[in-house]
Amino acid sequence: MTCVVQKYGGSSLADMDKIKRVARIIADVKAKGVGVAVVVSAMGKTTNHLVEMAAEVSPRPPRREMDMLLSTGERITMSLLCMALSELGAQAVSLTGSQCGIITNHRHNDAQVIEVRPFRVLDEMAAGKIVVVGGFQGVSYRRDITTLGRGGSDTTAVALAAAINADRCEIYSDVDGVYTSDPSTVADARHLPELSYPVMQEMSVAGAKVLNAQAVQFAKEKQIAIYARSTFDRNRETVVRRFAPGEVVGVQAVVSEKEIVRVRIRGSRVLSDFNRALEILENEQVPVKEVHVTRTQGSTVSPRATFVVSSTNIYGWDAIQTNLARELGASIAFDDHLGALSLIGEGLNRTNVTLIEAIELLKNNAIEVFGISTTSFRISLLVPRESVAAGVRVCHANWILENG
Ligand SMILES: Nc1ncnc2c1ncn2[C@@H]1O[C@H](COP(=O)(O)OP(=O)(O)O)[C@@H](O)[C@H]1O
Ligand SMILES: N[C@@H](CC(=O)OP(=O)(O)O)C(=O)O
Repeated sequence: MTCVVQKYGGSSLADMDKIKRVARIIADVKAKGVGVAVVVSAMGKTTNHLVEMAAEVSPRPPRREMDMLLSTGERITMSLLCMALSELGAQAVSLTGSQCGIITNHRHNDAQVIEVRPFRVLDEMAAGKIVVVGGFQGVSYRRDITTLGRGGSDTTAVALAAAINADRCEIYSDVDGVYTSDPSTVADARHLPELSYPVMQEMSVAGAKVLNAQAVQFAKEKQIAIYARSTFDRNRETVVRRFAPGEVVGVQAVVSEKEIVRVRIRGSRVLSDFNRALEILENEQVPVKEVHVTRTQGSTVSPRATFVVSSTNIYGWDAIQTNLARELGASIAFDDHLGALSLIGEGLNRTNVTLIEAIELLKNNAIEVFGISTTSFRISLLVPRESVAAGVRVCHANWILENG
């Protein structure tokens, strides 16, 4: 029997009417004799509302309790969807992440899936039921409820598809696939029918929330093709899958992240201060990126360390920043007015041409650059937060629209 995992995001399940429409779609698939496991996210903006509720109670909520709170959003959707399926005469059962055997590490709010033990899911499917799984959540080996980071239901879907050996993993949202830039800010963004794992992964890491970065990483490891589609408009899709390493294709997408904080550490004790900052952040389970430590032999230039934090989804970030400032005193400084825009493409940095052009282009458009970092698939530029959207548009117009 063919078996699919379908994931429906919060935008597809935002109200009761949409839940009923999704139930009809799933029941039709099942009626064709296909085994279906469905992963759901919390309805609409529910997770955001839960985060706001927590912030009203505590500026620095305990991470374990955040997970307990946030995991409830998906429980609401999964039970309502099963009720709607049952109204249609379909047999369905809802299961939490822990009931599905989604085992994670103990990193609350940003847990990694370590293993999936899908026995219950397989039993229910073998009994002919549609299994509806609460996405974005698991259980740690210490038996605490964990969540997989914002957008983490995509990861649940891919991990489950691998564990039950599904024929397809389909991710449904309000867009009909992946575009060259976020279509909600770049009106003329172009649809991409297919993408390689590394390009998609760089896009997700750099802020394209249409697919979650951990989900793409998982899909790459397990060689699962992801079909990104729109729930209510089925004309197009994007397939993310393995491709033979290709030739240089230049800029394929322009993505952005609105809230970046750059942390700078200076002074004679730079390495120990840097270590101390990392310890504090690790204690709070805050990941850091783009680490640079510079010491020049025999020079009078003072050594420095810098790194960046994507602060958007770190609950209680302001309190953490205040604590860092208190612990490290004058040797630490924060640039907290920045965002990042990133050019993504295979072989992008095999020459320096794109980087040179990017610096020129932003300068000509009066957008100041405060930092640059590269990988073989990406050029990221730190720019003022208020210039991110304009920067994305000029880069998209220059590389994607001009080059056809
Ligand atoms: N490059 C991109 N291509 C398509 N969508 C993108 C891209 N970057 C960001 N997005 C945004 O991702 C959204 C879909 O993801 P998400 O909000 O997680 O949906 P859902 O809540 O349904 O899971 C789109 O509405 C779109 O604004
Ligand atoms: N509800 C969670 C998990 C998730 O995956 O959501 P969505 O699929 O709607 O992006 C979140 O808002 O982050």
